[in-house]
Amino acid sequence: MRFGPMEWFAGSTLQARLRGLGVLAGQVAQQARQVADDEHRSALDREAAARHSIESASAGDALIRQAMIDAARTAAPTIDEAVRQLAPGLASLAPEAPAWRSPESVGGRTAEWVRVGHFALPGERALPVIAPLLGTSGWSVIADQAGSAHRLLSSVAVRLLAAAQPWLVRIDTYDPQLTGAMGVLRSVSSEHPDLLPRPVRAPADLRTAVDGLIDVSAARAARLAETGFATFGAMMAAQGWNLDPYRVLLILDYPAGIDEAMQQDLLRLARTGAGRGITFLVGCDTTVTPERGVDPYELIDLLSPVEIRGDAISLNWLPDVPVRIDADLDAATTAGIAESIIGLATRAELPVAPFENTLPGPTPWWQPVDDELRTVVGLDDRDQVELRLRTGNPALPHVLIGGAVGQGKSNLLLVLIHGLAARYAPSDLEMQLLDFKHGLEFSALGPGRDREFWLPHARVLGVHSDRTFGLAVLRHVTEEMTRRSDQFKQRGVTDLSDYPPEPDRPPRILLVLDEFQVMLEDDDDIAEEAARLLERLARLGRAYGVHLVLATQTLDGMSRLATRRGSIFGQVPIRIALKTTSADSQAILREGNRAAGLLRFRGQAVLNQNFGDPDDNRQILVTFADKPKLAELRRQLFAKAGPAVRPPRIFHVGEPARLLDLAAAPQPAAGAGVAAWAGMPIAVTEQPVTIDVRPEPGAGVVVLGDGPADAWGVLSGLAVSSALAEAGRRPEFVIMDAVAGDPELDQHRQALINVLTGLGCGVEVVQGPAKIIDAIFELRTRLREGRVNQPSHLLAYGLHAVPRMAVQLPGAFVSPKDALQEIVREGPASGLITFGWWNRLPVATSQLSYTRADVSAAVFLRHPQDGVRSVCGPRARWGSEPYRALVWDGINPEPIQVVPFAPLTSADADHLVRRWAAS
Ligand SMILES: Nc1ncnc2c1ncn2[C@@H]1O[C@H](COP(=O)(O)OP(=O)(O)OP(=O)(O)O)[C@@H](O)[C@H]1O
Repeated sequence: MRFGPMEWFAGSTLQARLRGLGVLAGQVAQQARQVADDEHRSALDREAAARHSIESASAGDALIRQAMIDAARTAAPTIDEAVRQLAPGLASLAPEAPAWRSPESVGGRTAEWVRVGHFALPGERALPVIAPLLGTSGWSVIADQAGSAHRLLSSVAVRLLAAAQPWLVRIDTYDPQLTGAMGVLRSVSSEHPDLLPRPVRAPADLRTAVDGLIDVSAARAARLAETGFATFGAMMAAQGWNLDPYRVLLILDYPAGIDEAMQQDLLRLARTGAGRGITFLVGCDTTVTPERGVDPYELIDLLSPVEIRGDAISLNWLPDVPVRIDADLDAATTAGIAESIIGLATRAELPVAPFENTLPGPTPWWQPVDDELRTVVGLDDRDQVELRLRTGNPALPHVLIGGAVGQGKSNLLLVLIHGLAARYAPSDLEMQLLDFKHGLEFSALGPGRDREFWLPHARVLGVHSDRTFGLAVLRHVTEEMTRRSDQFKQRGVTDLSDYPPEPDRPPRILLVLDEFQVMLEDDDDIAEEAARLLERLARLGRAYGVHLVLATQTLDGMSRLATRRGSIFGQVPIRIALKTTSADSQAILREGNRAAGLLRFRGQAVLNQNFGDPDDNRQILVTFADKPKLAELRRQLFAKAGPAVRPPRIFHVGEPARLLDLAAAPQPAAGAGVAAWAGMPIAVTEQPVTIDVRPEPGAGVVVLGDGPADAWGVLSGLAVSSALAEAGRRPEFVIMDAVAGDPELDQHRQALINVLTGLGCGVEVVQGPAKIIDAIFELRTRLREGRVNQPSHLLAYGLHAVPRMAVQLPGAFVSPKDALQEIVREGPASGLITFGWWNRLPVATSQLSYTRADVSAAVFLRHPQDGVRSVCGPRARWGSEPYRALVWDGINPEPIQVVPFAPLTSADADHLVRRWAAS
């Protein structure tokens, strides 16, 4: 045992002090030289002056004292400068300095050197004494009074945290004797336990902390070997941004509570800590009897000794310099500093790594695809990090991305999508992009009102998709896989990467499902089929060039997924986890891999390309994609793709379909008749759902349910498609509008009239109940007399608003509804087809005596389910969602859900007429 009297305190002579001052100036200047080369020369000059003063002093105390004062004065600027370089700001300022009360002083720069105390001669300004700490194995502090070591250690901890940029120093404390020495920073521990964990008291808790540090040490050793940096500090300095803090282990009252096994681990850490950014601060208690097998000096000898006696401190790197202990920081000041540390840590963000800096220049855009798709997604501590989507050897086909709300998932998806789009041509890579929750991010990728360009690779854009559409996309891609399987057989290849780069080689498909778990959430048929298809795509997609990107905010508590985890995620080797909970870190990476739970910043991620094996974790900073710059990139890619590039099929759960988006002309039905557009299917196709309208009994369509504007939308689809299909025969339309007078609805009607007349149709408009009744009789007369044009259409809008439809005319045994029924029933044989809207089935039934023989097709808007069932059958389900309609044509066994067309506006009408008149 070497604890005992500290003989090196036995009084210093003035000469020794003078010598020490020279050493101090020399050593500090030496360190400063490494930091600031331009200070080198002047530091040397001042040092030489100091030495000269010392050497020229002749014997005699007074002279020596004077020499020493001169030396201190001369050396002071050197020391000040060196201190500014090595331990700037709060790392070295005296406790009385006003900067301690200014929040701006906190977080200036992470300092490897820290103030230990000060040095002063009588009547002279005190000089700070600093010593290297971070980047060394650390200090052992031995004091003659119990409290001194604690006070010094706690002030060093405050200085470290206060000077450091947020999150770049973390201090773990072991306080086995419950001294509460770190109590001054308790509020920091409460708010940010990852920055300053609460001091632990039990050996088991120290064990957890030490195990964590051993992992950190091993990971850093591997990283240093990989990057070639000599030390953690050099690596930090070179990378310009940082994800990993210096780690400090503060042990109070050592060796209390340290057993032999712990001691061995501490020794291992201390031996290697200096280069790996792991530092010890050990306060020794010489009254503690070490446990068996523990020799405290084994650890102490690995650290720099700091000895305190009374108010004097001695450091063995500054022998003979009489360092004095500083006054304590007052409690109010420390509390203010703690608040500032908390505020800074809470607001901390990483620097931004711009996405555009990782793009290839435009010349090599669209490289040929060989056996993989590659793009940069971020930076690690040294390099750009590429994501590689490979079909084989090693197979890295699919990606799972997770991260809590607001941690940068959408940004990462945009980086991935645009990075690939800049590198591969649309003929080699097409994208199907679905977002089940937010929508907005992907909507920018399609064409817009003021945006005549889109991402040329996007074939499908599910903007705020719903589960039914998601399922349709999964089916579509699965069918494409089957088609490719036949094609591959004919070509004698088994894998897309073996397919020769010829024009018939199919493109790779990137299928991005953001918030994919939404599809699997409910316990219903959609979830069941979606899970089955996802499993199949994950398993077989690779060979056919299908790459799944599954993104999610949380998988926690997804019971359906629990049973499918292995079969889906077992095929997804690439995992990227942004900051999230420990539970989700494990759900995304792998059971036991909590690394993403320890991430601190938005944009920071764990990239793992080996099914989440913790040994393959790689911390990255995801590049940040600025939205306007992405739009500009899309504009350029669109221009490069040329005029042939088709717009993507866009699906939006919160929007109706638009007649404007329909590029395709209607296909005439087999034989005579028209395939009238009833709405857009919830499927990956640009062809609308049609109702076969032939000039025979039962032709005609009733639109039923609430929504006067929606009704104009559906009637417009039916009318416009009929007009287009019959354009050569100049069809005529009679529009009876019983609810005219609402400006908005009138605008929709007028827009429809504009389109119909623009297409060369005759249009007659009747408004108001009284005129409508007259017009009904008039039309019946024309029908009976064979005077209706062939083809003709009655658009009956809102006849539920016409009173007295059942009242017989005076002197005649006929009511308006009888006449209407005759038109609807007998009209088709003479080429007069009725498309009409009633707000409820019972009114329509009472006016039309609606039977299947009279009108075979119905389109339901918002309508009670019992009415729907009475038409479509008892098993029909109808939830009356916005922007959904249910089409029943009596031919398909099941009614079909569609997205109805929006009613027309005058701007739409001009566009449509221009487009169709030209074709
Ligand atoms: N890699 C990054 N670098 C810098 N800032 C980023 C990065 N990623 C995201 N951000 C910032 O974080 C904010 C949230 O990002 P983003 O919208 O991508 O998160 P998210 O996880 O998709 O959020 P949520 O899904 O909850 O809407 C963005 O406004 C962006 O400014």
